[in-house]
Formats: sequence, C-alpha cells, structure tokens
Amino acid sequence: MRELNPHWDGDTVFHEARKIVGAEMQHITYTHWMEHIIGRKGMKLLGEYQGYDAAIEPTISNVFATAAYRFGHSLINPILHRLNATFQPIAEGHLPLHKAFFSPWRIVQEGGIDPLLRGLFATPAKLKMPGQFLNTELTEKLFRAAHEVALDLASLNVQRGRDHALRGYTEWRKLCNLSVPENFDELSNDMTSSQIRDKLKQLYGHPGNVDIWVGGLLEDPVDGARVGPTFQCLLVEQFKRLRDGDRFWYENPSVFTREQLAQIKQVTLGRVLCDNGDAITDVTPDVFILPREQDPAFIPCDDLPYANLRIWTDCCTDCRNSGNFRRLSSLLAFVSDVRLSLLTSKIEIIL
Ligand code: HEM
Repeated sequence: MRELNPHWDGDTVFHEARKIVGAEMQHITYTHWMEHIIGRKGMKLLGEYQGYDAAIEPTISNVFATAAYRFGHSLINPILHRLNATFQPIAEGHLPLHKAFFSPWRIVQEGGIDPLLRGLFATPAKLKMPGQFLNTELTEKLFRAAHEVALDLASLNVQRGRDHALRGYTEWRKLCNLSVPENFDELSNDMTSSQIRDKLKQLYGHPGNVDIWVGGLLEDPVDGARVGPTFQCLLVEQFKRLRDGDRFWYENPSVFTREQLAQIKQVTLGRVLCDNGDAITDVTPDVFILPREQDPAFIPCDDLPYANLRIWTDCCTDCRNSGNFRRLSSLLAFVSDVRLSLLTSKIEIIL
C-alpha cells in the first residue's frame, strides 16, 4: 500500500490495508468455508446478500458464543501434524496438542510456521466419532503446565453456558422450528445413536434439562454439514445478521469500487497461506478439501489467483486505464460539452 501510494500517511496505509484484510476474511469465510459447516441447505437458509439493512442487529448472541460456535471444539485434532516441503513429517515429528500449549518457541526452533500450516490443510480434521466428541488433549490435558492440574474444555463449555444462563436444548429447538422432544426416543431422528440417547437419559433425565452445547453437539450432522439441525439454525441466524447488519460488509456497493471488489473475490485461503507462510511453494487447489479428494492434489502457489492491489493506487498516471478514471474522464468531458453548448447558445441569444 505504501509503495503504491507513497503520499499516504501511516494511518491511511493501515486503515486501507485493514479494510482489504477484513474483506478477504469475509469473502473466504462466507464463500469458501461456510458451506462445509452448515451444508448446502444451510447456505440456502442464509440466502444471497441483498444489501445493508440498518434495522438488523449484527452483534454476537450469547448462545452463539457460549454454545453454537463452540461446535468447533469437536473438530480439533489431538495431534498437530507438521509437514515439510514434500509433505513428509518433519524431523521433530508431529506434536500432541498439549505440548503445543504455551510453547510458541517451537515455531522458532522446530521449522517455522510452514510445517504447521501444511499439516492443517493436508491432513484431515478430527471426525465426530460417537464416544469421543472432544479429544482427551482437551478434556484431560488442557493448558496443563508442568505439575499443574489440567482443565477440561467440555466442562468449561457446559459450565459457561449455565454461567450465562442459556436456555436449555429443547427451548432452542423450539425457536428453530424443530420438534420439541418429550422423551429421548423422540430425538431418534436427529440423534440416531441409542448409546448417546441412553447416556443423556441417565445424566439428564428429561430432554428439557439438556445443556444446549451438549445437545447441539450430539445431533447427527445434517447432509453435507458438520453440525446438526439446531446448531445449523443458530449459526445461520448469527452469520446472516453479521452479514446483513454490517454497514461495512465487503459487498456493500459503497465500500469498494467494482474493480476492487472483483480483486478481493479472487482471493482464497490458499493464496493467503502462500503469501504469508515462511516459504510455502505448493498448496492444495482448495485448502478446505483434503489433497486426496482433489485433482491435482497440489498446485504451485503461482497458479493461484491473487488480488491485484494496483487498483488501490490513488489516481495518477498508473491508473489512467482503470474503469474509475475512464468514467471520471468521460463525466468531465460530458460536463464541459454541456457548458460549451450552453455558452454557445448564450452567445447566439446575445447576437
Ligand atoms: C486448540 C484449539 C482450541 C482450544 C484449545 C480452545 C479452547 C478454548 C477455551 C479454553 C475457551 C474458553 C472456555 C471458557 O472458559 O468458557 C474457548 C472458547 C471458545 N472457543 Fe475455543 N478452543 C479451540 C478451538 C476452537 C475452534 C476451532 C472454535 C470454533 C470453530 C472455537 C470456538 C470457541 C468459542 C466461540 C469460544 C467462546 C469465545 C468467547 O465468547 O469469548 N474454539 N476455547
């Protein structure tokens, strides 16, 4: 930004760069990532962007932060895979998650950030296995420094929900227009595992007592999604409001020019990793999909499109050919034509 606009002060460079980064994050989250989480039906519920709506409250809801979005805790891999440039394990090997807590020095001494990034896009996320939704690195060894007692992320989530006075699981199902079960058998469509339903019955007695984070997490994922119907509904509700109630939403026509928006829409998370890793040269064509599901499995960074930032150059010789400059020039030409013809007709009248 500074190279393109040497006359900008530090604040302008910062705010323009920040605006682009925020837009890229919104684009990647909503266009590339979200369908993998809420599924195609969830995307349909989200609907297309229809423009800014000042009547929509875009803040984060209690249930989203304290329960629904914590679905992510069931995806965390107990092992941080660390891969070299040929996608083989680095000499130091993979890392159990608890050994990564409080150890940023490992990034410096054990091969930089690239091995971790490659591990994230080239190995699978954890499956939601019946019997273990959160791995034991999180439930037995969370943030344990030497000789200290560990925390348990599942307990923290349950306790935090009560702490925040969240309504129970069935209340949220009602809000989402889903059936409201009176006993655990009535949940068998959305929780097919009888083992899970029996355990819930033993722990909670009645579905109305189930904590929302627990009930939501234990539902079977909806087709093509990573969450069940209740969390799908709660995530869609939040993501819709975050988009439609955001005056600075990247697709709001007043935020970027058409040319700038087209550049932002070129960006992928793969591109971001290529540009920001230490020396990443190859990524998967879509970093949200496993290599074995793609053909080719890997591509050079040079093959990924990027945002051409020259469009952000303040008008000068460099952008004479840009659409904005052309539009401005033709507008000025039009105005001077009109003034000229008015002047001519005035002269004619005088004569
Ligand atoms: C190694 C990975 C992760 C660890 C160790 C971790 C740990 C934690 C901890 C300790 C808390 C605070 C719990 C409390 O006291 O209430 C928390 C909160 C939270 N986590 Fe995670 N988490 C991880 C990954 C994720 C992922 C992948 C997601 C979602 C995709 C997620 C979503 C959340 C949310 C929404 C909160 C509440 C934030 C707030 O309202 O302040 N976390 N996490």
